[in-house]
Amino acid sequence: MSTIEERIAGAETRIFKAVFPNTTNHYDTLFGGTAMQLMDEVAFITATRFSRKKVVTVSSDRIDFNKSIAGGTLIELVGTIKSIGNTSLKVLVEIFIEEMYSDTREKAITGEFTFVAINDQKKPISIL
Ligand SMILES: CC(=O)SCCNC(=O)CCNC(=O)[C@H](O)C(C)(C)COP(=O)(O)OP(=O)(O)OC[C@H]1O[C@@H](n2cnc3c(N)ncnc32)[C@H](O)[C@@H]1OP(=O)(O)O
Repeated sequence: MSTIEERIAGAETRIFKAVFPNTTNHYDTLFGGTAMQLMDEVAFITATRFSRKKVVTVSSDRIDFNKSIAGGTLIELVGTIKSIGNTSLKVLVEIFIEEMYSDTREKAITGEFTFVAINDQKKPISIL
């Protein structure tokens, strides 16, 4: 039986994407709505891998777009369990930009998402 700390560490989820033209806007940067969709997805996977229960997004907290993400770069999304409640938990999601042809890497976007564990009747149940 693993400890909470081991479950938190084991749930950390990383997804890489190439910023191809079908994900960019007319400024040739990653469309913000696409970024938020990817963030919700990695947060969902993180919450599911932690709890191994059905979870739904109940809230997305502040999302900071600190740097624009140019087309033709790579991005890494990292989901980390930030806190655990009774039926809910919070996931921190960070997006890092990596240039394709150098080792340059920087953080671009951060946000938090709250998930609630639910049963087959869609009612909240213990997250643990
Ligand atoms: C993966 C997906 O695509 S999911 C699709 C999008 N999401 C949805 O459709 C979810 C729709 N929402 C719902 O079904 C309901 O609101 C539920 C089941 C999530 C929660 O039901 P509620 O009756 O509001 O739950 P309740 O008030 O008991 O709160 C449950 C937990 O959520 C937390 N919570 C509720 N609302 C919020 C909120 N706006 N922000 C943060 N936490 C919240 C509560 O603090 C509580 O946490 P705790 O048990 O850890 O202390």
